[in-house]
Amino acid sequence: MKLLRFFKGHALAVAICALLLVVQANLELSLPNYMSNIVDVGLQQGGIDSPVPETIRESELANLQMFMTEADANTVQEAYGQEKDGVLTYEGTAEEGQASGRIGEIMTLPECVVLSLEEGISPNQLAHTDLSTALSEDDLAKLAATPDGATAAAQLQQALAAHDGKLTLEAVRILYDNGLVTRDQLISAANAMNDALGEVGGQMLAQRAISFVQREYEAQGISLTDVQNQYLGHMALIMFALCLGTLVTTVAVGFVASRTAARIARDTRKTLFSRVMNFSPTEVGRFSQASLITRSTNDVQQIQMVCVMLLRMIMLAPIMGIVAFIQVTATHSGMEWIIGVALLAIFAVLGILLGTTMPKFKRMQSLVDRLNLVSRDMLDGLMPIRAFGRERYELRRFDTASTNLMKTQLFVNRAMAFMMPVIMLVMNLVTLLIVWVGAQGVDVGTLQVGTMMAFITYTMQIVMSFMVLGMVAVMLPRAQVAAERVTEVIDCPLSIESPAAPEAPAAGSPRGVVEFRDVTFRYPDAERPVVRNVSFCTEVGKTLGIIGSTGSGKSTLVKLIPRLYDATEGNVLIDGTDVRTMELADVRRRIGYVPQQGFLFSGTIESNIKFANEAIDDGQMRHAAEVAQAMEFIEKEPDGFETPIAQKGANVSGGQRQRLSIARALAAQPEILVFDDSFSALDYATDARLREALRKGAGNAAVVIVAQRVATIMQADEILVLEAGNVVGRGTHRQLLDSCETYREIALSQLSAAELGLPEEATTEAVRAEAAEAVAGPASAQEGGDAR
Ligand SMILES: Nc1ncnc2c1ncn2[C@@H]1O[C@H](COP(=O)(O)OP(=O)(O)OP(=O)(O)O)[C@@H](O)[C@H]1O
Repeated sequence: MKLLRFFKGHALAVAICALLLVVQANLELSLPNYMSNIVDVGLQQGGIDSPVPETIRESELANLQMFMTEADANTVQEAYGQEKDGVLTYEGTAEEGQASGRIGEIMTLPECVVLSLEEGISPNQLAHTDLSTALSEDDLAKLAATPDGATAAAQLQQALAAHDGKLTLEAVRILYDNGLVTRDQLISAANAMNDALGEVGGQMLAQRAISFVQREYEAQGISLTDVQNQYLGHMALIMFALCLGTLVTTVAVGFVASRTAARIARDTRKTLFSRVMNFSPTEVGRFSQASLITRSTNDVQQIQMVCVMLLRMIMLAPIMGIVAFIQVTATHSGMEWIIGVALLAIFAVLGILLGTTMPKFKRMQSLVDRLNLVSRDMLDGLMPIRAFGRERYELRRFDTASTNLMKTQLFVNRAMAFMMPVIMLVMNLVTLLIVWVGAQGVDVGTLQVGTMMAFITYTMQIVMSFMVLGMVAVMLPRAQVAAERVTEVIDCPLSIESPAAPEAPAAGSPRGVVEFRDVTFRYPDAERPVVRNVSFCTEVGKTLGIIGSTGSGKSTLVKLIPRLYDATEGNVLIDGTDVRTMELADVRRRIGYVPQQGFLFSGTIESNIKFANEAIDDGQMRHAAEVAQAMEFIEKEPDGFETPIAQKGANVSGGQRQRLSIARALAAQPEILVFDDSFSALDYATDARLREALRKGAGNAAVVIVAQRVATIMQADEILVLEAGNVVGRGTHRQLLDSCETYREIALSQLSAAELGLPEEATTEAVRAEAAEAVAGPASAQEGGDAR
């Protein structure tokens, strides 16, 4: 799954979240147990949770011991330490003292028997036991006949008579003390009573033992209300602490999850951005600028959102489910099958809902993309839309995209709105089923009310966790698409990269030399090359002019110098070294490239000029601005170099933008200056002054000037004339006027024969018309430049 890849490097945070979630689930799921304790122990058992009383009268312990084996009696005796005022205090461990502990198990049955005897047992209940035999007429007669037995027999008869012939503890004591029953006989009688209780015996015994403890406390003068209040208070405290613990862990998980997700988003944006920074125009074109922006904002946000949900909810759901399942099976309620039924019902509901909504969710992503695309198209093209009166058409186009999205969102939201009530219905039906089945258990005494309540809570937890999982599953496909879109950019292979072992021009080689060796270039996916077999070599400190009609490949040619594209065939060399073998940064450091459309960054004039080289001092900055003929308008600004520049240089004119772009390139003090039609927005006088200043101020840098205007390049040391990607002329202005027909036509379409130093007859109307046709309006390009 593409999403998981984003967690790489965040394993520790994920582990911390998982750990915190386990703690949170355990704390949260302990609450129903305590609630069950409050009901079962606190309310129903008066706050007494164990058959082992904290304190017991010595005489009562002796009564209990009559029904224990000697070994058990000793064990209990040891657990009850020293006697004080006839009362013993329990000193055994808490574990042993529980109902299921060693002491608890020993004491339960004797306590029940003693309690029953204290209330009086009908001898019928003891039929066929050793105790009933001991009470037979014969035995009593035998007892009365012995010298010491007369008194005992009399006491026994009195005791029986006082309780309507029922057997009481007092009577059993007399029998036991006078040897009429042995300990073994009493134990077997007790076991017989236990067996008679049958299936519900366990629960009954436990409750009777608790009643015994209550009676014992009362006999000792301990207030039962105090015992109950103490227990309830204790439980309340524990529950409060658990709630607090849950709160703390929930906040901690939220904190770690949000932090991790935010970091993941930040790292992803960083990786994305640095990848895009290395993209050549080919890769940018492949994704489109709009899509790259959406991918690094919206898509990353989607990933961040799902990461938080993964760490908080999706991971919590199975943990909750498992812990609740363990807890629920520990209740031994016999209703575990209901959970299976509940889950089946939830799966059915989720299956139907997700089956219908999931495809729509996936479609939603592409509809959002479509809406973005249409909006961007409209906003970018606002001017032509107005100019051509296409507002209605564009509005319809937007409306269609927007309505499609709305319909899908409505469908999904309606389905989701339907989901909650259905799930609630399922949950209520499940609760009803638990109460129905549980009530029967409560009725026969196999289940306590509190346990049933806890079971309901656990079942709801399990169902809820699966439900949350289902609901979150709906969000995953969208995030998955976002993750794929982001990964696509990150994994996109770069068409232009630095070589593994870069070379640098030899130390003694001349600086500022650009050489093209039989270079051919074809745009990716294009059928034909736009530059064909171009060869030239500049000389140190000399100027190369490139001229040609619109679309002849001039800009493409100079883009090969700073490796914005790589030549399809042939080699581009700088200072004698192939640019493909050089470190990319090294190549670009040597070149000051001024693109066709001057681009400025938001900031100030100063920050823009110092963009390529922050180390230059103010004098050098001023010099660059002077050469670029930018000082005249900078000086007019009240803030001078501190004048703010808006995004994309929107607050300066096209010509000013070009001049600042030129100043930026000059400030970098490169070996090679490349001007891609960078003077087009300048008036003739400024153009001339700039070229003059350049000649003096560029030092030893090689200058490559692409131009549409002959005047811009006619002073160049060498001029290349391009036509449909081929070099059709090469030489100085003078040479080309004589030898290159294409150049001659371009020149004559722009300047008079006199300006060109040609005989007057050369400027015929026919030549002018022909030339104007060949060159698609350089004058209009100038206007366009101004408007930019
Ligand atoms: N990114 C691109 N992908 C495909 N083809 C392109 C791309 N950029 C330019 N072209 C094509 O390459 C050819 C040369 O374009 P280029 O921009 O180099 O011409 P140019 O001589 O600089 O024109 P202009 O003077 O109008 O700026 C044109 O036919 C153009 O359609």
